[in-house]
Parts: sequence; C-alpha cells; structure tokens
Amino acid sequence: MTWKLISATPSPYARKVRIALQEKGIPFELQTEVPWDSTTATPQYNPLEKLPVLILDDGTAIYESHFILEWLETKYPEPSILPKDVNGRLFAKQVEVVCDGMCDAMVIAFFENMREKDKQSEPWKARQMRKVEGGLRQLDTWVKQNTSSQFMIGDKLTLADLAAGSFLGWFSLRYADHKWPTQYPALKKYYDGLEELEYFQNTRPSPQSVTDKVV
Ligand SMILES: N[C@@H](CCC(=O)N[C@@H](CS(=O)(=O)O)C(=O)NCC(=O)O)C(=O)O
Repeated sequence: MTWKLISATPSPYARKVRIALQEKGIPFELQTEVPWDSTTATPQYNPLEKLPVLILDDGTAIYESHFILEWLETKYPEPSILPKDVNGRLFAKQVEVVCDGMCDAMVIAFFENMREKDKQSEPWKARQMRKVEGGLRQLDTWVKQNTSSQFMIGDKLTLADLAAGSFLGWFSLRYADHKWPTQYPALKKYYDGLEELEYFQNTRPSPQSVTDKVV
C-alpha cells in the first residue's frame, strides 16, 4: 500500500508537502478533496478538520503541514529540505511561519468576503491584508539578502522556498490583480525561478468550487 495525502487543488499548505514528498522520493497517492464540503474525509483523520493529512500504510494520520514536514524530515532526513547549519534551519522555519501566517490571514479574509455584505467587517479584512503586505515586504527583504543562488537560503532548495513559493503561487491565483510582482521585482524573479522547477510545475494550484455554505 502507498501513503495517501489528502489535499485540495488550491492548497498552499498541501503544496509544501507534495513538493517535499517528491524531493524525498517518497511515493504517495493524492486524495483531492474540498475540505469545506460535508463530503470530505478530512475530519475522519484530523480533529481540526483541516487538510493536508498524510495517511500512512497502517492508517496513522499526520496533520498540520509544518508538522508533516517536521515528521518527514525526522523520519526521512535525506535528502534534507533544511539547511545543514542550525541558524539556517531556524531561519527556514521562520520563513515558513511568515508564509503560513500570510496564508492563514488570506483564508480568514476570503471567508469574511463570503458573508453578506452588511455582515462583513472592513477593519477585520484590512487587518488580514496588512499581515500579507508586511509578509510580502519581509519576503522581498530576505530574497535580496541571498545573492548566492536562486533560492532563499544558500544554494539549494529548502523549506523556505517550499513555503514562499506555495504562498506566492496561491496568492497569485486568489488575488491575481495584486501589485506585488511590480512592487517587489526581486521577489517576482525569485518566484518565477521556483515555478520553473519540476515539483513546482507539477503541483501548480488551481481553483476549487465549494458547494456547502461555510460561513
Ligand atoms: N495550519 C494548517 C492550515 C491548513 C488549512 O487551513 N487547510 C484548509 C484548506 S486550504 O486552505 O489549504 O485549501 C482547510 O482544510 N480548511 C478547513 C477548515 O479550516 O475547517 C496547515 O498548515 O496544515
């Protein structure tokens, strides 16, 4: 039996795991779902009802993308998706914190926009957008600090690139008219470089249609 990964077509969190599994040469079957619909199997495996969920041969479920990646790195350390040095490893995890935090803010804003207009909180949406603007500025700063390669840290693909590339890919899909590509040309060049890589090409996000009422 092969491992299964419960995923969703737009999911930036799941994309990190899909790329890491391929980088590590671990075969898996993609189980694409809409976690917002009552038909999803996600709650059977994750009490938090969120995907991605990695399901092992014996039915064990590993969930929360950052934990799935930590689990993979611990159990299958080579090839590693983390820098060798301690500070580089911690920095890669900090980049993931910022990118996952921007994804979280965008998910909150996305569903706030699904409420009836008079029930939407503009200050709450503005607060979420501020987090993304701050995160984009930070990513651009970090990208410009590394002149040794196309990657965020050192000269090889790491967790930082999985997190940043997955966020930027999803953000470009959901907020196509945002000006970040012209506002941050170095970040755009970095992103375009990641999108050329095989495992980014075969995990490109696409929209999903949610049938159930969520909010
Ligand atoms: N912190 C979680 C967030 C995962 C998450 O929010 N997943 C969404 C789907 S997607 O946004 O990734 O497409 C979900 O399952 N949401 C269902 C829910 O929140 O009940 C992780 O990193 O795995």
